[in-house]
Amino acid sequence: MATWGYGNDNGPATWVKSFPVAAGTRQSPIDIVPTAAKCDTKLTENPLTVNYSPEPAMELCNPGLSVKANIKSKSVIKGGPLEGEYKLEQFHLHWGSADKQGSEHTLNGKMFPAELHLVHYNATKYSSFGEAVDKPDGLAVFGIFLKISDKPHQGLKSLTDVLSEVQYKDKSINIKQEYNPVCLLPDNINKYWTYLGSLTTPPLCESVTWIVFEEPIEVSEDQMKAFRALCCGECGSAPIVDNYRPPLPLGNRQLRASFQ
Ligand SMILES: Cc1ccc(O)c(S)c1
Ligand SMILES: [Zn+2]
Repeated sequence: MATWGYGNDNGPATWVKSFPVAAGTRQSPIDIVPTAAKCDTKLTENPLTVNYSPEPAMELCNPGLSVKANIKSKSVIKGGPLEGEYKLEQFHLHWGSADKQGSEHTLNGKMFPAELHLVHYNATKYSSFGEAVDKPDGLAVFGIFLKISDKPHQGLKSLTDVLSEVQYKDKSINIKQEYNPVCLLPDNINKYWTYLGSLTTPPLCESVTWIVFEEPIEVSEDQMKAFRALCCGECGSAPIVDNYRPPLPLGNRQLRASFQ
């Protein structure tokens, strides 16, 4: 079976052939239209709570179509739209070949240069990510927009400074001691949109409660160049760029906002 990707003959428009759920009714990403969101006070009555811990030795790897950090420590979230406690499993990013594109969710049709995904699974109901990944209440993913500024993002710098060591597919390294993923979150995590969706890559399971923060994090152009220097395969292979799925229809879903 041809492997899925983001090229002309294996990109998002072709995924439905091997993954029919791509044509489902709770697919991600979506275009976020703030005026169409319903402010839901239930989201603030039980505020979203993040309890992340430092990673003694965080593994950073290049699986070929993104860059991913695997989490071992107990980092959990609860509250907001979530019932139960969700445990951080991994985080990764999607980015463009240029600053005008790269994010998966869009805001009033606008793309950001990149989007960071922190993937959590429902540890109250399921014993592993693998068990939770295809359940309707299995996953919760933080979507964080990246925007360009003249200063590098200090939290991401620990990663972007060593991306050259995972330039090629299947390379992995351990990041400095005690990396706490909380450094990746925007200052204000009380303003977000939430809706029921899916993974944005195959198998596209409709198992994700999305939490997309209104406040972007700021990264430098050099940090974006470091992501764009990652390769899909071995030395000489194409760069990993434009690894984003375009938005899908919201359909009958309700987009809720935690703020006015
Ligand atoms: C579990 C998972 C893997 C890859 C992804 O892009 C997302 S969004 C989620
Ligand atoms: Zn993702």
